Amino acid sequence: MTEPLKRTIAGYTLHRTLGRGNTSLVWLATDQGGREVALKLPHEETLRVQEAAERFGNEVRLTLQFRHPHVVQGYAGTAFGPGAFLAIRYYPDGALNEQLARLPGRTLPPGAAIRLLADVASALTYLHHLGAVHQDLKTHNIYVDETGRAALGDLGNTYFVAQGGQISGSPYYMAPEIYHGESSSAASDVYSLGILMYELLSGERPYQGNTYEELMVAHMTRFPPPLSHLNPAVSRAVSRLAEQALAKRPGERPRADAIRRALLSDLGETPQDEVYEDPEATPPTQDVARAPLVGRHGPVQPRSAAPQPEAKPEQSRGGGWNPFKRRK
Ligand SMILES: Nc1ncnc2c1ncn2[C@@H]1O[C@H](COP(=O)(O)OP(=O)(O)OP(=O)(O)O)[C@@H](O)[C@H]1O
Repeated sequence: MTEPLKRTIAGYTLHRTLGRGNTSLVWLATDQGGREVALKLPHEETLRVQEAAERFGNEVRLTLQFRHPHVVQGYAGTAFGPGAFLAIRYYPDGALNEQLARLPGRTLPPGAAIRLLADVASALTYLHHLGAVHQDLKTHNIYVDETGRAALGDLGNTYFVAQGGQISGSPYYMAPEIYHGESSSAASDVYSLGILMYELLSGERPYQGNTYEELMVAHMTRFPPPLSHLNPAVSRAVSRLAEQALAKRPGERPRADAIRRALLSDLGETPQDEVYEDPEATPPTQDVARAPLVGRHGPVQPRSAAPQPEAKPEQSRGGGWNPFKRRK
């Protein structure tokens, strides 16, 4: 395969592509200090289509704003325009879905899985503390370092609840209320975390379907067997929490922090309260701090009564059913 044409971003040397997503092409690059980074460059089409450009700009702004050990660290970026880019921490093993695909049976040892889940629950606890929702929790958006610690990335669909935002999600992970057309919330992120708990601890996502409708029916009407039945190594406490995270009603789900604490206890640790650095205290690099408030960070937009159903348009376009693909 021939390498795509290298764009020039001042201050970076581009080496090879790491991967291609719907929004951007990701390069392994080195910055002026010789540090390896993953450099996300939006596709030309992303820059041409307003909604896609805003989503990339959103990812740049929030990645540089948020500071948490389990949120992928942003180093520098430009949110909008032909020079748009985002430099983030480089993970040599790629995204978790790619790592899992290389493992026999796609499963991690239970202790390693619990550790990753505790890290992701910690990242969600932080986002929810800030009043934000991630909306697209899935293995594709989790990165694991060489010490086995996880960070949540891809904040393109993340928004502050008080400011409103477009509802999004990936069908395998989407909560029943999102299928109903309701708003996403901290509780819908917790539901996605429940799916991830099943996926990492049993080796299978709990709900399957060959079409959007089949998957929707599964999420709305079915209940998976207890996780501890699927994998006897899983404690009853963790198994119970995973079931509660998949409660059909958002109000019946535990908070991400309760899941974080239970997972850490399961690892034999004493969970501490999370202490946060003020995300506004450290100004982000380059121009993003002063970028105009546009898109989903503009003035509060009243939500439409019926948010657009996610992912369904992908299917109706006839472009092949992809239960991982969120709405573009
Ligand atoms: N920080 C990173 N370190 C290593 N590889 C990365 C990193 N970020 C992205 N990649 C690689 O690039 C691929 C595409 O990244 P990503 O999915 O974030 O693209 P995107 O276009 O921004 O997202 P989306 O498809 O959700 O719009 C990933 O699947 C992964 O292989």
